[in-house]
Amino acid sequence: MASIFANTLLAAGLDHYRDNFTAFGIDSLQSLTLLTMQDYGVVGVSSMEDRKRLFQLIQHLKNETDLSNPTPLLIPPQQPKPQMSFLPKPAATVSAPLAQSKITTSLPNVSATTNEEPVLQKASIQRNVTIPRNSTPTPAVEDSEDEENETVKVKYSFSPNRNLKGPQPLLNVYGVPTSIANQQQQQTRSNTSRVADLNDRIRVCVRKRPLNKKELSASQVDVATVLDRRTLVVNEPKVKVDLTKYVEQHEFTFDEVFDCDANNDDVYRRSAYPLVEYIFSGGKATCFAYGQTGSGKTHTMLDETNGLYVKACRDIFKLLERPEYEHLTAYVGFYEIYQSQLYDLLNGRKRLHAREDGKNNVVIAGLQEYEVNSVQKIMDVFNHGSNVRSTGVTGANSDSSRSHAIFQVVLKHKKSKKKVQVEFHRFGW
Ligand SMILES: Nc1ncnc2c1ncn2[C@@H]1O[C@H](COP(=O)(O)OP(=O)(O)OP(=O)(O)O)[C@@H](O)[C@H]1O
Repeated sequence: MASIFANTLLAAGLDHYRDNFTAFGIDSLQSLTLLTMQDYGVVGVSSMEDRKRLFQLIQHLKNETDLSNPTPLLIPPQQPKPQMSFLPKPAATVSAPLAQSKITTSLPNVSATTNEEPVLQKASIQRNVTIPRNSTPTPAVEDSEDEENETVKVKYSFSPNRNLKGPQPLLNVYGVPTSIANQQQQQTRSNTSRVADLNDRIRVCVRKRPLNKKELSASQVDVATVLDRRTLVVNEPKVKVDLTKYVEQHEFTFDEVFDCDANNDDVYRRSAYPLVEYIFSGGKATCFAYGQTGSGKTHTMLDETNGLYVKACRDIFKLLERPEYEHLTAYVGFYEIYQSQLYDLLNGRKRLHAREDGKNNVVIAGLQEYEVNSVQKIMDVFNHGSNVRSTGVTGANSDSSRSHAIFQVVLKHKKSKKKVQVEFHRFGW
């Protein structure tokens, strides 16, 4: 007789991963609930739909009181495997104000119960950014002043706007009415120590960079503290009218917060990687990094061996090697926006123009796209473009990139030339 573990996976449409789970010692519902989203790729769950199912299943199991006798789950209708459909999908872009710098991405929200088109979701990541005090988010909660330790707390939330998701299905994949599922999801979200959903349409993340030598030698103080994987506190020294000193604590909630010890790989896995998978299902995605000068945008996005662009390209070529994607070819374009003008970095800095086509899509007229068939080729093209970018010196960065750079990877159908694309923006001021 099949075990409860096997039956549960079967009901959730994840039975084909049972051997993978078992190979990693995950052979019970209890052990399944210990999986984090970072582990999904490790155990071989890579398609967005399956990752979403697994996430929902684990959330469902976490709400169960008795895992030896879980509530029976409705079997979700079998979804056709996402193909490279090239149907036009809404573009996903991300943005947010940074205390040091940010990144953004987009993912599909696949409804398992209807024939609706999968709805694109957006996500964003931030790097080491200092959040401007007059920035968009308004304080969600203002705590009363604590007279004892002279600390005032103000909370801000950067949670994505769920309304962006478009029409909601009446039932979710487990047959739970959406209103109840949403309540459960909100309860989950209220606990900021839990991981955020990689499937959100827009994700805003922050990466904190360590103090650099110049800041250390000037005895500057680190005012940003990472509380947990979703919460960052900025301590702002202030003085009252009676000259009493106090600290105002601004607490920000993001989809992901990366502390100084996070490396580019950690950031990539939790931000850009889901986008790579998404474009192979026909979607269009944008990963957007921004922050003030010296905050670490170039370090995160453009590092020649370890940047998010390079990591994404490596994964794109790995996927292109699969037989199911042999009908696709990758092309790259690389341009910058400098002083409101567009320049093609792969074509002698030729001036480009942004135009709108008949379907209101922005098209970069004249942009040269180069076919690339290996990671090495893409690196060569990338290095060539990087060398001709506009740079300068700012007070905070002696090698400052003074422009908004866009590295674009387009997958085209070899015959029809229809395309999907992923864009990486590095944008600072
Ligand atoms: N997370 C980090 N860990 C270690 N060093 C970092 C980190 N982030 C940035 N740095 C270092 O800080 C310096 C400035 O970073 P970077 O050039 O990436 O900033 P930027 O945001 O691109 O600035 P600009 O807008 O002026 O081009 C670099 O020397 C970089 O190596």
